[in-house]
Amino acid sequence: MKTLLIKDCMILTMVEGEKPFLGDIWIVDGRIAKIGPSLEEEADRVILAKNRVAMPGLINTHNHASMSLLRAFSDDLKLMDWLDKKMLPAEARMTREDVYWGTTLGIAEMIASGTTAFADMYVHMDAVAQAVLDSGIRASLTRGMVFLEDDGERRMAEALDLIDNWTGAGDGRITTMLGPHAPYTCPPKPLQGVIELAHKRQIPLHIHLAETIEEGEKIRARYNQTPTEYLHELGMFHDTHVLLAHAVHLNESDVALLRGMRGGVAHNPVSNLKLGCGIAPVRELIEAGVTVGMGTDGAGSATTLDMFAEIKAATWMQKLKHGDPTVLPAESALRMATIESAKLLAIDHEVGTLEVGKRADLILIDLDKPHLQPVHDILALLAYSATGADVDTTIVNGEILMHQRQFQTLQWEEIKREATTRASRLVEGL
Ligand SMILES: N[C@@H](CCSC[C@H]1O[C@@H](n2cnc3c(=O)[nH]cnc32)[C@H](O)[C@@H]1O)C(=O)O
Ligand SMILES: [Zn+2]
Repeated sequence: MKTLLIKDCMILTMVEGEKPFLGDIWIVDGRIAKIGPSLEEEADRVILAKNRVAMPGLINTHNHASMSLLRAFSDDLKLMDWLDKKMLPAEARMTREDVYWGTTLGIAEMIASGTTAFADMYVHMDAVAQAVLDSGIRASLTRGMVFLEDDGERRMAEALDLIDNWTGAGDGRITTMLGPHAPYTCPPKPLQGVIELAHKRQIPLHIHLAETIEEGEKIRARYNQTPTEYLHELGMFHDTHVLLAHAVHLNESDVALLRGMRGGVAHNPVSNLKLGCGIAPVRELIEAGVTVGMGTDGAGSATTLDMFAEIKAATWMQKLKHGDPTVLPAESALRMATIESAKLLAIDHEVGTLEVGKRADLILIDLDKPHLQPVHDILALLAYSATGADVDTTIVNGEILMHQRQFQTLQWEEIKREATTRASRLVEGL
């Protein structure tokens, strides 16, 4: 039996209706065994957490972690130019080892900013899975599939290899999805094949949707439909859990088509702002009963994987869009980044709130800082003032991945060295 006791922290469980309270958390074999005031249980290790808030780890529902190697290499471009002229040529040079180190760099940033689980869509996914395994973080992994050339079968085979070989690995830390990349890169025939397979084997789907106006125009010209109608007509929303990344350009009837869907939308506000994409109809989606979680997208576009930046951007954008500061209050934004995101990854029975029986995926945030005092309202402080740099400790499955801002499972100097040399090779001459 392995035990960990966290003492004297302000606990924010994110369970609906529960207020923050002072107390302790006892973790046994990776799960929360007790939460409450003055616990006296024996433990192999005790963390004294005075002036710290304990909350569920943040869950990043849309990422391409390996693209951290391409951070700040190409910015201030339109999405399609950025993708076609910069990212795809650099990605064409990426080896399996590059993906391992790029993902590890991304994971290091996530652990350091309080993210305990992420969804990733990329290539060389066995290298991504290995990086997840080695670092101790939790992830939902997807082999992104573009079906514009005639080697779709190889892509499908790789996607299924990932699912067959890695689902459940790392004591259940790794889950998997099928990932057709986007409506504009997946024609009807192969996309329908993926959807049918997902139905048959009950595998969740992860896809980009309606990120830009240009995407809408392309799909209109090809199929005389909106991107959402295109997916809907192919049967994507019938009975499969679907993770939709972005969903910025949805009209009223698109939102209605998503009503009752399984899964939901990964909102990526910083990426959407930076690429000038637009403001997703978050309020309308939530009103239609669609689950909305949060993600960053890859650091190649977003530049940062700090989920606290997403929390702020999400609430600011909705307030601005509706001209109403009461829209998406602090607590709702924090829920989107925790339990709602857990629902999108279909892991909400295990993580997303601090509750007895759940896996111990949690973070400690240091409040002993000028920008986090005085403590009138912890939810408002966390949503509107905290940043990833305020995270002191990150725990996944009961294992400490960062403590007092020191990595416990990762070797930072090695990551930095590998990332720097590999990144400069990838972009040379581009
Ligand atoms: N190129 C792969 C598909 C990889 S999936 C992940 C892809 O998503 C791309 N990507 C990253 N961010 C975005 C975004 O915001 N919108 C659309 N695609 C993106 C990324 O560059 C990467 O190529 C194939 O041959 O099948
Ligand atoms: Zn993306």
